[in-house]
Amino acid sequence: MNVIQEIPVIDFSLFETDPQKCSQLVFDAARNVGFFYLRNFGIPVEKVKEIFGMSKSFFELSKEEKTKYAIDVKGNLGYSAMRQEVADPGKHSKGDCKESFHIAKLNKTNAPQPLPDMFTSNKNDVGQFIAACHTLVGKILICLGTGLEIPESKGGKMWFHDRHPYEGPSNDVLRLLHYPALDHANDTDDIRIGRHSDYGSLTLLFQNEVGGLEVEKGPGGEWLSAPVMPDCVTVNLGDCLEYWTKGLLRSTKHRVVFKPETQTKPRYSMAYFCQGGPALLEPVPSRWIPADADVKTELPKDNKEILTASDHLYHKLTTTYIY
Ligand SMILES: O=C(O)CCC(=O)C(=O)O
Ligand SMILES: [Fe+2]
Repeated sequence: MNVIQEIPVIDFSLFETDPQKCSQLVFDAARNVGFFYLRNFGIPVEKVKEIFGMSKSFFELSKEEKTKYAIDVKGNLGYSAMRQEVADPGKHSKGDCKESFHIAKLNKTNAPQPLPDMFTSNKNDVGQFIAACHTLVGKILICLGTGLEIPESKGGKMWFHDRHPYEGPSNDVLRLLHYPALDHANDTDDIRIGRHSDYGSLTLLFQNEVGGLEVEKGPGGEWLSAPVMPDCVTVNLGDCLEYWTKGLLRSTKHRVVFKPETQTKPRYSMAYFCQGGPALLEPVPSRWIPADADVKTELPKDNKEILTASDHLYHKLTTTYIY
């Protein structure tokens, strides 16, 4: 596994103008880094700002009010309080210095969870934003299917895309994140979110002004900063893509740390998690992945209970949340 030196920036307007080149760039980034930035990704910046505005109003509510929407493990929807999630239990057992709110896809007439005012009065905008995130993720999945040269008879470039239908039991969530300021962060105990890989297929991460995200460079455990890039969305691969490709594509570990220049500022970010739901975690039919490849992942290979993307998600959720 090569050591990561930099996070590529890809102009995603190439998806329309030169899809082959676009797929090559996305595929290379997915194999070599597991993280990349996209420019011109098709979601207007004002739309992203609007959702950040709603997020800020939600986190300004009293703790009591927010707790009315408390997350439950089965649904993976709702509010999770400061230190309730422990992304890296081995190193930061006190939990992450963050709070979050998970929203499932919704539309004008239907929301599958109780939601406070700032979201119900803007159902259309939130629903459209989630749908736009899903469309973008679908295009990235087509790039990966193209890069892997999956035979047409086995599903071709649509192999991943078709395992992530928008309509259907996907477990996708939009996660709003708030990392409050902390005046005296202690390096060893306090972390905004501990070292982890994401559990699903792809994550779109919208970062807003305050940085701190870091990406693990390789087995040596060194960290590379993934700064806020204006007008870009950060994309990273989750465990399921690593599993489907027997470790060819990277589900890179990352974390968000306190830095002297950012710890006194609150950080807001949003992650759209695209998850495979009932899709089986079987190897993808591609000449890039030899049948006898070693599975270089931390997924429990011998755990016969983890057969689908959704099984893996719930296994991780039950080990990283305090309910
Ligand atoms: O806030 C961030 O930049 C990272 C969030 C993250 O890694 C996650 O929610 O899985
Ligand atoms: Fe993450």
